[in-house]
Amino acid sequence: MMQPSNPSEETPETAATSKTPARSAATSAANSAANSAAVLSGASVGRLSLYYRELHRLRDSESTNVNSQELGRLVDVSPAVVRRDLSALGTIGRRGVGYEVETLIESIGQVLGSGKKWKVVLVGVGSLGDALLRYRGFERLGFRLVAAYDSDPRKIGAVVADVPIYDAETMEQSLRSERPELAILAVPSENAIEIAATLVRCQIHGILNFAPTTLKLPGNVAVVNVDLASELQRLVFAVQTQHQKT
Ligand SMILES: NC(=O)c1ccc[n+]([C@@H]2O[C@H](COP(=O)([O-])OP(=O)(O)OC[C@H]3O[C@@H](n4cnc5c(N)ncnc54)[C@H](O)[C@@H]3O)[C@@H](O)[C@H]2O)c1
Repeated sequence: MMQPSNPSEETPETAATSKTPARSAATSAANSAANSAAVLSGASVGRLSLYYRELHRLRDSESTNVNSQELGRLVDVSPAVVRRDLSALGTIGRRGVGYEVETLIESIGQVLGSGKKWKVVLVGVGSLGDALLRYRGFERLGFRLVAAYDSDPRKIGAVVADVPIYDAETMEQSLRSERPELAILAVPSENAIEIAATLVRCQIHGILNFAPTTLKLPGNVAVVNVDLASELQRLVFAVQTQHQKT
């Protein structure tokens, strides 16, 4: 897996970490990463998430080290961008060795909040919600789906992929006792605003919103909107731009 490493991966700080065992290097890198999280751009955070995915693959294939060239190739960005993103978490690359996979997983995981377990609820078990409940990839990243809510009596009481579906009418009460941090919103857009308001009252910290509507929420509640239709439009734009070039 290893390519010749880039000299700029070595810094005085890395020389110090290079002499420490992987675990403690990982811990100090993770602390440094946590301190740097506030200054990362949205684009860097998106790339960190991709590095994180690829680093797990590398670990699964028993690679212990990776350099910026290799990691960049895996996520299709330049080695310079990789080095810049990773240096924002603390300088942890080493000349001739690159980065320790384990150390990067810990430090990126710290920034992305994957070092802790997050309790997640899902609202709206339609075709999208059902697929999300069945997706096995959340658990590994620290997201535990604890409950789902729906207003359809035919769905209430069912269990999908070990997650019980409760009556949406009881959501407010049960969220106040369960206290999940995150919610996934997969209801029709006309109901999304009202449900989001309920989630805010229940002191949810963040909402992953699939409904094609803009949620105006207080500043202390984070929202990420997922819109596959607009991603397709972006794709079409990219395809058209490519065609104009050729
Ligand atoms: N972001 C994306 O990329 C993307 C892709 C597909 C769908 N969507 C959106 O996601 C949402 C769900 O899509 P779908 O195809 O699963 O729809 P769906 O109609 O299959 O499912 C919606 C579910 O929400 C439930 N529901 C309705 N009102 C509710 C309420 N007040 N409380 C609790 N549950 C309620 C319904 O009973 C149903 O089970 C829609 O807003 C859709 O536009 C987004």
